[in-house]
Amino acid sequence: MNRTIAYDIQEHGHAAKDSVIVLKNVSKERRQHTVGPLNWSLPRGCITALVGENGTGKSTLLHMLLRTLYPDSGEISWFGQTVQGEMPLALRQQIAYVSENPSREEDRMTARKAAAFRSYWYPNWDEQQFEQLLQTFDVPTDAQLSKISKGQRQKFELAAAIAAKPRLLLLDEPSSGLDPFAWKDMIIMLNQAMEQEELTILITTHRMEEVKRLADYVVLMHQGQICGMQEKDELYQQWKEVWINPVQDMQTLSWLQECPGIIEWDDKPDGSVRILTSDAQILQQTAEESGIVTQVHGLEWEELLSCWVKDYHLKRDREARL
Ligand SMILES: Nc1ncnc2c1ncn2[C@@H]1O[C@H](COP(=O)(O)OP(=O)(O)OP(=O)(O)O)[C@@H](O)[C@H]1O
Repeated sequence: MNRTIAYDIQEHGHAAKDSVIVLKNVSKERRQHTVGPLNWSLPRGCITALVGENGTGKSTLLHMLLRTLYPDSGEISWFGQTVQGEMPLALRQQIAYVSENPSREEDRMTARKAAAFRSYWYPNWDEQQFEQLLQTFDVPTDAQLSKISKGQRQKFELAAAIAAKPRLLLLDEPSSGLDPFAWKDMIIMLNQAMEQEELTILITTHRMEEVKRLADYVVLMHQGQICGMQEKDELYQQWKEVWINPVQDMQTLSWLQECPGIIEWDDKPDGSVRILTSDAQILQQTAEESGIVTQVHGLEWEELLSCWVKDYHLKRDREARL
């Protein structure tokens, strides 16, 4: 299944067509640092994974999108509509949210009672789908929500969010603490939801497997900034590790060092070099033209993210020098 739609990220990564949400220079002062300025657009009809280290501002961003937190400056638009003050009900009804820790307000309700309560808020509530999801994913319907397991509770939260028929579903680390079976159910539930209707999902996660199984796009946040957005499959090909055998000739060495795309150059004691680059092909070609043996490897998820951060900083430094 390929949900990826044509998505036009403009020069500054915002104001793209087919966007559900557009952020322009959005900033929020937090305890330790500022989140933003953020310029970014969320593609419609896809699952986008928002990743990044702890405390970088992912939840802050989600809360600004829910309007439970107001930015200090900048502008956010939802489905082409900007909002002053509180979010209008008609707009809020198009957005559903599931967090890592469910709200305690519904603890004493059963799944059915809580669903009845939510259906008042969401005019397109689909009772049949809700019941079906509870049944398929084995969620007890008549026990108090505080008395079902964490996995069952999270599946209830997801089922209720999907049955609300939102256009935008915001998920803040929904799989945190789930066992592998509940996690797999979550993945199936979300992929099924994407098949049925036009839905856009933004999910924050620290789990690589989740990104792999769900995401069409990946957005990386680092120290309160958005480093960029990449199509997931392209991300896996974006940076490579290239090993080259010892180079004796200084001219060849300088040609290699000047190859575009290099973000890390690490000389090893035996004379070989480990290079991280976004253009392995040109490096390999340059080396092999001089008779130097190379080896190219793909990178693990964590390494890819750290290359992304490095690349982002290098680009920013270059821009600052211009
Ligand atoms: N209620 C709050 N009031 C003030 N600052 C906060 C509040 N909650 C979080 N922060 C700060 O805002 C910054 C971003 O936090 P946020 O929770 O958005 O990060 P995150 O990327 O979601 O982290 P994690 O991956 O750990 O969930 C951090 O410096 C954090 O200390």
